[in-house]
Amino acid sequence: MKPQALTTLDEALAAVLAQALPLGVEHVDLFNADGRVLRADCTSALQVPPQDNSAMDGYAVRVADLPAAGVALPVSQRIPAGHVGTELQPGSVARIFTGAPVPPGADAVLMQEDTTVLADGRVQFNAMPKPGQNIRRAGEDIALASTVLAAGTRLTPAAIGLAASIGMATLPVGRKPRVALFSTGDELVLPGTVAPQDMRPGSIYNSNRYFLRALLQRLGCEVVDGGILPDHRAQTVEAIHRVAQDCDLVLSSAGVSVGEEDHVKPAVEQQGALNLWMISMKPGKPFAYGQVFRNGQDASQGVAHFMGLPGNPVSSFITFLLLVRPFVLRLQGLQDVAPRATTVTAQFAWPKLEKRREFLRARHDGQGGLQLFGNQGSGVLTSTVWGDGLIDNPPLTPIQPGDSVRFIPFTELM
Ligand SMILES: Nc1nc2c(c(=O)[nH]1)N[C@H]1C(S)=C(S)[C@@H](COP(=O)(O)OP(=O)(O)OC[C@H]3O[C@@H](n4cnc5c(N)ncnc54)[C@H](O)[C@@H]3O)O[C@H]1N2
Ligand code: MOO
Repeated sequence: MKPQALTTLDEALAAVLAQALPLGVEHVDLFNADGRVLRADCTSALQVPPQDNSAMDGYAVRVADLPAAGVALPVSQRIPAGHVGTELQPGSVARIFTGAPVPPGADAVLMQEDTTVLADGRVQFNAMPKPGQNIRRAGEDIALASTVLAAGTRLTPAAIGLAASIGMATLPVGRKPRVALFSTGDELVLPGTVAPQDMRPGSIYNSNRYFLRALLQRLGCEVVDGGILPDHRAQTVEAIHRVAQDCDLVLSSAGVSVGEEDHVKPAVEQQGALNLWMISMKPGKPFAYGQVFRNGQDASQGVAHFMGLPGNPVSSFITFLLLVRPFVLRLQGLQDVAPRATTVTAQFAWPKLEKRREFLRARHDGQGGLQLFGNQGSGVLTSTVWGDGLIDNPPLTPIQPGDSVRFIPFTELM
């Protein structure tokens, strides 16, 4: 068999992103917005805070009325949060609570711990306030008409709080991609159907289906679980044709390498096109991208995207994080899909010269360095739980203790 020329990961990523045209927009309430991609700028119709308000429980004062510590003044009004006071009479102070609007005329708030309430009801000030002290200024958080969240960003809990703070009840977000998820392989057994002690020789539990589904759901996708693809060409064609009608992406794991048992790639080619196969990365070489024609003939009636992940669990996991994740986020409208990497010091040796760009499972050692998981085999799923991210090691680059390496934390990839 002729060796296949490998595509670089950067080329592959650019190629799949070029196909990821953003899906439509829907409106969700804030309770359902976490992790979704905002599709229009979120602009404030008010300033936050709306008025100057007190940062402390204490007394609103005119600084000029307190030339020295020890002065005592009468209390002319009381302003709880949610109420508005009146112009502060010179020579008096206002009892005020955290968050309450500062009355006109007052130019500082003194916290109550720095005061003594005298028997006659006046308040003695044991410290001298500075102008502006303990006043939170109107608009200091958000100016009127400013954009607080930009279109094309992914909503976090903090972003949802910010949207609520300017009175938004719903937000426009990218529609959830509908993803059909398949596994292939006669050896696969679903957990719960056969007890570990009863597993036939040669059979293994299907792990890919579970982490792929969890990852897709985390990334805002609606998963249509297609189960295990039949080991039969015509049935595979039929199963893919069926889900392609109303799914945006058909995602399968295994059966994309060079083996003869493999029906997935030919089944896609029979009713679509395979645009990409074999990436210069380790693990994950046999990743495939293509399109399934909805009418089985051509793109005139629309297409579903196809991504085929390698069967080895770690290969499947890593190709998902580096290729599927950015793709499904871009479908939702996310602009910046690149994970943020850091530079960390390796505390291990990796002398191997590997031709492919390698993604090694590693974790922080708590002292600014990185440790490597001992077994980097693409079937060793333990490495993905032990590790807290991936070292992105360029081709033909040995690593010595003390070398700086590029590290992508898993938190950037989910
Ligand atoms: N002659 C060659 N053989 C292989 C090559 C190659 O270039 N030439 N590439 C290797 C690489 S790299 C990978 S990765 C694998 C990928 O193979 P497939 O995607 O065709 O997957 P399978 O062969 O069906 O399975 C590989 C491995 O993964 C296990 N597996 C599959 N599905 C699951 C699942 N859902 N849950 C858990 N484990 C799963 C399967 O039992 C196999 O052990 O090919 C190499 N071979
Ligand atoms: O790419 Mo395979 O994923 O090296 O094991």
